[in-house]
Amino acid sequence: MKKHVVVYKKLAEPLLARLRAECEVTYFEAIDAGNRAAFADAIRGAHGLLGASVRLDRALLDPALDLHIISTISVGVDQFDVDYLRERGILLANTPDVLTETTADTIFALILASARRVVELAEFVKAGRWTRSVGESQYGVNVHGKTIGMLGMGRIGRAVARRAALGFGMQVLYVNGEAVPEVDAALGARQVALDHLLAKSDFVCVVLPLTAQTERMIGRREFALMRPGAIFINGSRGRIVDEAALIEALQQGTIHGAGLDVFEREPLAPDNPLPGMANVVALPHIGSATHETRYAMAQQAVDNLLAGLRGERPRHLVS
Ligand SMILES: NC(=O)C1=CN([C@@H]2O[C@H](COP(=O)(O)OP(=O)(O)OC[C@H]3O[C@@H](n4cnc5c(N)ncnc54)[C@H](O)[C@@H]3O)[C@@H](O)[C@H]2O)C=CC1
Ligand SMILES: O=C(O)C(=O)CO
Repeated sequence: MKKHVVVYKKLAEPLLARLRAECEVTYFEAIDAGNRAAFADAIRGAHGLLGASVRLDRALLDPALDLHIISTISVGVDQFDVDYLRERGILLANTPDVLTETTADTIFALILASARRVVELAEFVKAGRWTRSVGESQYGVNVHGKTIGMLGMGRIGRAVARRAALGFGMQVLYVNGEAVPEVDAALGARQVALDHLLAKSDFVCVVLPLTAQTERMIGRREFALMRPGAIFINGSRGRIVDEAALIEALQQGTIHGAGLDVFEREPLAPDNPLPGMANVVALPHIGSATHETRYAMAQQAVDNLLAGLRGERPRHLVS
């Protein structure tokens, strides 16, 4: 008998066809208030789940007695209670590596756009306001030759650090679970204490996973330790930062600016002041969002799911 799979994200036709060849598929392109009850109902009879961005809590998963594997189309797994899945014997697979370089590109775009005011000045030109040479009030700050402090020196952290050191001649400091000697040797990077990194960096860049340890790791105290000229970049998860403290630091000039791909609440609450601030470049969580990379992630997630359902070990197993 074919295994039952629930897909809860829009999937390219060839990938859906691969799933349908081996499984009975219930397909939701996205989950919203209108289909949430049908989604919950489908999960009850599922052997496998495949999708992204939806928090799958106990209330949804408790009734899924036959569930064997969840394959998320993301590297981040903070939307899952990993201990609960482990207790239940439900496998969790993710999509590392394939999105690393694309996400590092996005983070570097935020670094350059924030420092050189690319979005603000492009809007200025589009609005037809470029009527004479720009003045000092429109100057940016250099990126090349500056110091970047990486919070997280994992896959994406290393890809950002490589761009910074080799492409832009930047000095790299980092805080990580452990020192990474090969990065130190290749890029002249140094692991330092958090407070030292905050005090010495021109760019502070977050690429940590969201965990109980990293949640709200950057708050008022940490912003106060940063340089007044510092630019804060967040490319991983909004909840690693106390967003109210970030807003305050930007409004009071404690730091110079911010480039943000992620927020405490996504999509943004309409009254969130961050996107409207002149010293903020805000993106709608597009770190990995290129055609090539999103397809590769979905393909990897399908591979993981089918391996798990066949009784094999998925290549990218979280737990
Ligand atoms: N904006 C976006 O669209 C994307 C965001 N992400 C986010 O980026 C995160 C990182 O991804 P990868 O680099 O692939 O993960 P990774 O697991 O390779 O790297 C994470 C690094 O953080 C370090 N770390 C973990 N907890 C720490 C702590 N408490 N203190 C210091 N260091 C700590 C680990 O030692 C590790 O080196 C993902 O978990 C995800 O949340 C990932 C892809 C796209
Ligand atoms: O993979 C992730 O964790 C993302 O945030 C989106 O690619």
